[in-house]
Amino acid sequence: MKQIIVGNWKMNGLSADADALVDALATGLAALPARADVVVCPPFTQLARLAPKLKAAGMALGAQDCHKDRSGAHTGDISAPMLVDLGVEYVILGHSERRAEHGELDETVREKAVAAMAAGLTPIVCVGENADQRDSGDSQEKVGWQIQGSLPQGFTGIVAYEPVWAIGTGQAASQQDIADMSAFIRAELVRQFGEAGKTIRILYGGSVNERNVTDILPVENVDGALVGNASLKADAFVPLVRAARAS
Ligand SMILES: O=C(CO)COP(=O)(O)O
Repeated sequence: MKQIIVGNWKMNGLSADADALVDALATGLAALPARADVVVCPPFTQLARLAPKLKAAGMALGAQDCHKDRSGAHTGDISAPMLVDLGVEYVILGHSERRAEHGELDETVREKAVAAMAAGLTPIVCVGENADQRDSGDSQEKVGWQIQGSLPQGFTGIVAYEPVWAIGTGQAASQQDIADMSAFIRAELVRQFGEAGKTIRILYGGSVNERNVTDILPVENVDGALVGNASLKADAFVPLVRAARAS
């Protein structure tokens, strides 16, 4: 399966930086003859201005969250149809930073995934254990519960395995840990969704960089990467796309 590299800019990017970064990405990617799928997820405030630039360069646009309802009295929130209206195709849901900072539960994430799919977006649902759960040997149990709780029936999106302790620490999970967890996630997806579970892409995220990407992307059941810090500079991000499977 063709791999997909997703850049999660998180709460970074004013207009001038965002334009410069996308221009540099477009130049860097144009030099690659065939390449993996690329999705850029800037903050909400940059979606509209970046949509045409990304499209022209063959990259897809993603958002970092959406509300479960289509519209209504939800001050400060953004709905899935509003994202589609701007040309957004993907939405990250249940990132550990949202689970921690906004109290999002598996059920919240599941409702958002339903809304995203209904609007025609591809949800990228994040799961992953924290350091305590890892230390007590509960990583698979935790991720298993998150998958059961966060993915709705008929899920057609992407699952991103992001161990919380690996995010922004420079300490990616080991190749073996990624292989074990990705195989576990694949088995869970097949258990939950049957044959369709084999076609759901599984991403790894957590301190992916130019040096470790060549260990991570060839791992069985890893269909791409969800990238934070290294998505904020073209010379860090383009090599990740170069390392990914193009067919
Ligand atoms: O949280 C992440 C992507 O969603 C990973 O962030 P880093 O790549 O900065 O560790």
